[in-house]
Amino acid sequence: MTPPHPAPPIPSLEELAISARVVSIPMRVKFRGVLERESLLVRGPAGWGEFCPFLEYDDAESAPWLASAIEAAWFGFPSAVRTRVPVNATVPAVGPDAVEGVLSRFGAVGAVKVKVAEKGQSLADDVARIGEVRRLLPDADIKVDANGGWEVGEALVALDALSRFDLQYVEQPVADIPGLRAVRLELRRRGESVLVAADESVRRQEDPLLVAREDAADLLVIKAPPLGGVRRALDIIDRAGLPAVVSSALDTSVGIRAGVALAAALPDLPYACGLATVSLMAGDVADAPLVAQDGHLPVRDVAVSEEKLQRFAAAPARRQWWLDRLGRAHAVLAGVERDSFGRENDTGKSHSGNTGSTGER
Ligand SMILES: O=C(O)CCC(=O)C1=CC=C[C@@H](O)[C@@H]1C(=O)O
Ligand SMILES: [Mg+2]
Repeated sequence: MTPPHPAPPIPSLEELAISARVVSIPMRVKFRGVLERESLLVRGPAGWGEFCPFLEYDDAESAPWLASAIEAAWFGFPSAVRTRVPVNATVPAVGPDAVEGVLSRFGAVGAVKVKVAEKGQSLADDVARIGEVRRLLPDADIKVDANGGWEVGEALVALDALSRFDLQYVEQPVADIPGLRAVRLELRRRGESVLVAADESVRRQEDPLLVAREDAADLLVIKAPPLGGVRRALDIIDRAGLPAVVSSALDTSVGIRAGVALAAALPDLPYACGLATVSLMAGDVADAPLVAQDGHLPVRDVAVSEEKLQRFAAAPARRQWWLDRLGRAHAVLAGVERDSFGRENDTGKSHSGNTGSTGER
């Protein structure tokens, strides 16, 4: 196990705000209730970074997303050990008749992640959706993501019904860590091969390592932004000692670049990553978006297009909302700096803080 990376300094709010661009990009299909994805992009000496916590997240939970954007734009990424990253297609909770259209956006892929347990839908809806994926892609690895939508008993019933589709893993079948552990142990007892992955139990948890310590998951789904960036995510994966699947935060190609950097830096990458989600969006900020080619994303930088930034520019009121949020998240990061190191709050001074220890999210 390696020690945590030293926390780099953070730029001042003025340095961040001067380059800030806010975009609003329509989704091709509703995903996690989102129809328009809003995001704030900043430009620093190392390139662009993306700050896009979901709208309902509070300032404490948003702060690591800013640390991640600062890492990308001011410090860049660790070295890559591979030149491309295998990715899955992602199928939202659509009806079976819409599955083929969604899959066609991703090109040829060897793995598919399917959303299940959507509010207002039934297990029969999940069976129909996954059945259609299996019919179209008989040899693909299929994984499902319940976003904590089941109780333990419901998860076991559902996974029994879905076992005919030979699932690779189930992501966050239930909401809490004791529940994850219970589902995992019962699946093992039954001799089921489907693995249990933790997502929200890592990224929305005070202690992202608790799920691993509790033996509650076989693998971790890791998103760089909520964990404070690529370096901090690498530390968490290292300390957890579990295989990791890197997944998107439904970001533009700028944020996806950070996910690709994380996946590219991992010594082991046994599963396809959930990083192909730009294909779920009806636009992007890059002329050459990071979308799947033959089931992979290339490990490369992203050139942001001024024309696209203008085309997808958010309305003035939304831009102001994001700038206000940027200021509040920056204040949280500066506060973390003071708490961790006992120094003065340096908010507003240049390159004076750090982006570490954002565990409260
Ligand atoms: O993992 C994937 O295939 C795509 C990314 C994805 O599913 C998600 C991105 C952002 C927010 C989440 O609701 C969702 C997830 O739960 O993993
Ligand atoms: Mg998930």
